[in-house]
Amino acid sequence: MKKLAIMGAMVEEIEPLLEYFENVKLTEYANNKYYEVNYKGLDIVIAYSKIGKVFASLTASTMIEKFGCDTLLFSGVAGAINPKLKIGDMIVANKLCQHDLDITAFGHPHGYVPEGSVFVESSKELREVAKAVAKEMGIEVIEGTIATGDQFVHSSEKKDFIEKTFQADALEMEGASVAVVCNALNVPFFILRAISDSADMDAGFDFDEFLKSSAKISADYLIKIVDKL
Ligand SMILES: Nc1ncnc2c(CN3C[C@H](CCSCCOCCO)[C@@H](O)C3)c[nH]c12
Repeated sequence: MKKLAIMGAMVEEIEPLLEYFENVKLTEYANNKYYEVNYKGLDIVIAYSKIGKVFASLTASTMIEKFGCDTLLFSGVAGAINPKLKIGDMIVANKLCQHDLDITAFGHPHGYVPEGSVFVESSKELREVAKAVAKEMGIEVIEGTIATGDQFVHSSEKKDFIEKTFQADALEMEGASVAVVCNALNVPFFILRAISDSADMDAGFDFDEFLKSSAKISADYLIKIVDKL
């Protein structure tokens, strides 16, 4: 691995990560801030994309194409679908989909467009490292499907649609676009999320209350994985 990208969507998702680093170099590029550090001999670029699939695609592409990152880790929060996932629990994505991608009018399945695929798989190698770290730390991390869409989901109807259509375990707004970019550019990627809410009618209140604490849970685990890379 030449250079590691660590990405979040919101500033609150990368703030707990930046606390681990010193001598951070800031580069402003394409309406985004990129923080470069050398951590224990490893060159790392950290950035938050801003919310949603388009911003996330731009930042992931920039970290790879402009900054030369050849591995990408995402740390952030998510809404729970699987009832086993409680606030503060973590999920590692083994595959991701776009729940709001819809040309079903032409007979295609939800989440599919021609020459694309409904699901994109994350790096098995990176997931194996994460599993070993979770074992060492004595923490339980669920592996599952994450559904991504350009909406903050705060209704059981929408949540149920996503669950029934994709058998997703959690949902957010950036992971699947990072997956498509990394897959296309042949960069191994890993998506880690800690639950901040349950994507139902209370989602907005829970999100506000648990964003910071859940982002820190994800960040603290991610750094242990970085130490193992
Ligand atoms: N239920 C849910 N539905 C969809 N995504 C999520 C996520 C994951 N992240 C959090 C953030 C939510 C966007 S709105 C933030 C409020 O902004 C406040 C500033 O105005 C976006 O980057 C996706 C947690 N719970 C979710």
